[in-house]
Amino acid sequence: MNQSKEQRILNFVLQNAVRGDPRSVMETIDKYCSEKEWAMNVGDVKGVILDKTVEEINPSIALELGTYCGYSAVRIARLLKAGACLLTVEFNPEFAAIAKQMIEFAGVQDKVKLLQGPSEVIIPQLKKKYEVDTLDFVFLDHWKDRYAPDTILLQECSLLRKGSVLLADNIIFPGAPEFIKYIRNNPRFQCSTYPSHLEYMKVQDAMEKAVFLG
Ligand SMILES: Oc1cc(-c2ccc(F)cc2)cc2cncnc12
Ligand SMILES: [Mg+2]
Repeated sequence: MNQSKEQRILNFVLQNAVRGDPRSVMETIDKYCSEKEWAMNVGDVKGVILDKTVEEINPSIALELGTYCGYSAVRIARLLKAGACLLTVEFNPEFAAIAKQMIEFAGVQDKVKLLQGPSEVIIPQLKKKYEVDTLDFVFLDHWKDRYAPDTILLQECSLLRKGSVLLADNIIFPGAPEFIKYIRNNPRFQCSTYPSHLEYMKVQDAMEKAVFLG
């Protein structure tokens, strides 16, 4: 049975990156995906916007929707302070298995909790099953048609507090029109847009930051 692209990305990291070094893992994934096979990691250009947002918030508890191979989980976790935690949700079991190995190789496993399942099932479990009070930061990078419903679900589950920050990838390409319509017209969110480029491509993309006002 021939390997998946995600397995090839992981193998390239295992063979070329430095174990326990998150930056080395990120750079190795970016090298593979820009030179050999494109893949939907947030990447090194939009990754800087993600870094700056995480550093500004310095979250104690962060949620990522859409783990994929674990690139952004490693990227976020490397910036977390002692005792802080990233919960990352992945629907696809094959991707989750790759991401688990990627996170462990990078040495950030103590800061990351990988939850495999649909976001609409996991989000309502966060309070009771995963002992979450409220979330300081949420990175939306999963199916674009889930951005709006999951943002509504986070509010229904009282997981956002005054000042919680959402950051959404791909609002230009592939695009998340329903989410943009919802969030920019919602008085409970203060929105700002960060124009950028699609990972590894000269294609326009952007990230949307939305601060919950309570
Ligand atoms: O960053 C992303 C990019 C793309 C994507 C797909 C096809 C294409 F042609 C261009 C871009 C899809 C994504 C799905 N989930 C999360 N992030 C994604
Ligand atoms: Mg994305």
